[in-house]
Amino acid sequence: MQEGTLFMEKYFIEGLLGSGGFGSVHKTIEVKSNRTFAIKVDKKRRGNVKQESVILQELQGGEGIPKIYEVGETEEFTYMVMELLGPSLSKLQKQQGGRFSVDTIVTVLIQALNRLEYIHSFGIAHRDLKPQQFLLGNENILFLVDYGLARKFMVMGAHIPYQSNCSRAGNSTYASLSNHLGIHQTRRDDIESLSYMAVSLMIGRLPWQQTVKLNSSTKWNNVYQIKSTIPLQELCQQCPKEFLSFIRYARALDFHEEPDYEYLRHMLSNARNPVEVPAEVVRHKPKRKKNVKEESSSDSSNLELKNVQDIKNRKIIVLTKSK
Ligand SMILES: Nc1ncnc2c1ncn2[C@@H]1O[C@H](COP(=O)(O)OP(=O)(O)OP(=O)(O)O)[C@@H](O)[C@H]1O
Repeated sequence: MQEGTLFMEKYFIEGLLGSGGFGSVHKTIEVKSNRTFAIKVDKKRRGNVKQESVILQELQGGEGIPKIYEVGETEEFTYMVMELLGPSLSKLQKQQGGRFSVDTIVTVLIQALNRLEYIHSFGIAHRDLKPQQFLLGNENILFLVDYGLARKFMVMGAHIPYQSNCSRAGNSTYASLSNHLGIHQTRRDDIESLSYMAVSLMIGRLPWQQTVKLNSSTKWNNVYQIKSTIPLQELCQQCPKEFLSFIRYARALDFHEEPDYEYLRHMLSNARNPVEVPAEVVRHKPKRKKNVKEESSSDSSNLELKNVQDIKNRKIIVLTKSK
């Protein structure tokens, strides 16, 4: 799509925001209203944008889910007009010289967990998480974009059956070990990808991130070799200990298992204000909450602050009990 051209006689294409395997995203101005949007296009025959728009339609209304305004087709393209968002986490990380503070990372991870809890509550797994997919919106709300590879793991109210011999989907850097092994991706794979994101936001570059261009298969194999063998202590040596626990937790999830988002939020919040908690308390996994859906739909920053307060209270209770 050409910069400086008028698309559908109403959208002026101002510039490229990003492009990837499935299409390109452009900043556009709707001439009639003078409002700016982002427009995502792909070649019509591939149909990815159309598939993505169906998933996004279902998720509309959730915090941190980009609003879509129009979906359509021309002879050449399928396109989706959506709200224009700000820079991605990877762009912000570069601007920050490669690193964020622990406090910022925890805030980001908690918001990301809220997004995952929300989309998982619709039976949808994202399957391609990476810092480029998290964009900053108004009031520092983190948006999760790109549902091109998202798929349902719940069909007619039942979890899909375990499947192996699947082709690897998403990106090798943040892929879960099961994804590398060709096991169908579900909620647990999103959680594991997020746990690698936690480390990369902290240290800048994961040990398996490669600088040389390789063909896809060699790249996936090389990444798996390092990811599956590197001791977690070594991987997380510059991170709060909670990040190591996060990876362990994610890798231990079963195929059908619902992640305990609440537990993870509490655990990660502990990285903000490290206190000497006995090892058995850190390892303790609280009982899973039956229904956390309502909480996820109102995850404002106030609520996060309240959660931190709750955690502090909880820590005191736990420590008192353990004496
Ligand atoms: N709503 C938006 N507002 C602003 N920028 C956006 C928006 N949606 C996407 N982008 C930018 O465009 C980039 C590519 O978007 P997206 O990931 O949806 O496309 P893709 O073709 O599926 O890419 P990939 O194959 O790399 O995942 C994003 O990383 C982001 O920088």
